[in-house]
Amino acid sequence: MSEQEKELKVLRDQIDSIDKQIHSLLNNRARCAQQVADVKEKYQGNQDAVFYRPEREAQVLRRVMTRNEGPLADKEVARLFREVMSVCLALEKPMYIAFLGPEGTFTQQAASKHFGHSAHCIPFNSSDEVFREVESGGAHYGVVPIENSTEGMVHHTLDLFKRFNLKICGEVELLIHHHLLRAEAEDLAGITRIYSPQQTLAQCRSWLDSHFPSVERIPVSSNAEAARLALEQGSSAAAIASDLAADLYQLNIVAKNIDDQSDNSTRFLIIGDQEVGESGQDKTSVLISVRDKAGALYKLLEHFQRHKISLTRIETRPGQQDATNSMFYIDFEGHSVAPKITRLLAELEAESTELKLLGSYPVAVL
Ligand SMILES: O=C(O)C(=O)C[C@]1(C(=O)O)C=C[C@@H](O)C=C1
Repeated sequence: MSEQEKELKVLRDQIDSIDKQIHSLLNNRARCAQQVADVKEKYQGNQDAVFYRPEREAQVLRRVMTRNEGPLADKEVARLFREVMSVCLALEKPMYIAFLGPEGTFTQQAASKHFGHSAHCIPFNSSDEVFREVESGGAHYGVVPIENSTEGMVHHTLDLFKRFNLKICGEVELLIHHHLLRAEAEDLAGITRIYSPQQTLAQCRSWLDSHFPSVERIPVSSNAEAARLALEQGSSAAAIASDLAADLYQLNIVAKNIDDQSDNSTRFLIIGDQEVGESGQDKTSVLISVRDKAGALYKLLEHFQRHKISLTRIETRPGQQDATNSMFYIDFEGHSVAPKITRLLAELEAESTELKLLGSYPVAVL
């Protein structure tokens, strides 16, 4: 045995021994999770037991990141624990998650990032269908996009909260990296058509203007659909889509990270019919309708200022009942069970013609 082989053997023996301990600890943890499931069923009943607890998961992940001493990066260890909890939850109860499809969309990536890879993620053609599937109990939770850092709010998703009585149970932030994908070729030559959703084309406008000023840009319903078309049409077509789409449709990445802004991110919401407990770092979302009169929004915001509650997002929507009403979607820091927020909500309700509490949920950890 060479000197190198000897040194490697010592280290690999250590790794084998550590793996054995990790393995045994993982199964111990899984057994605990099974017992947690038994306790939930004992006290809540077989049908009503709530297995997925976003507030607890957020606390576990935050603790992992706080105590981490490296050399693994905080986000990397949290990602591993995310997967550990995903397999433990699957052992308690297999989770079915509806997402805005088709396969290969950023929403699928967000669903896996949030629930880990042991959840069964099922694509649906529209956000309406995702909401319907969750409301009917066909899926436990749903994942839909709500806002993009360059393009703003996804108004259609906001409007669905008016129609459906579902709660927001969580949020996911995803850094969006767009690539140019094509079948058969590995360079940029010979492309005559580029497929992508309108939003993505807008997010990559400068790059497209400088590299493909006169190539036709064709808007389609999703990044995954763009990838499917690029595969179907061969080397004259290209798609702008994600790594996941490149993998799924077996396309070549011919230009990487073509977004005009390198910190382009999208926020997604987890929807369900569950009220989520406090995690210690939470957000609350509401829809508020008020009569249109001078200073109406100012009066609403005054309550936030008095209670020193920070807004994280405010968006105006057309009124629901008639043209004399305005509707606002507001996200703010804090949980609805905290006394300060309970008081704020009562005051807002008195001030409005309608207040819909969409839910309180943990601030995204990963
Ligand atoms: O603490 C619980 O309620 C559990 O079910 C355990 C556990 C975990 O693996 O830590 C699994 C699933 C829940 O979503 C939260 C945490």
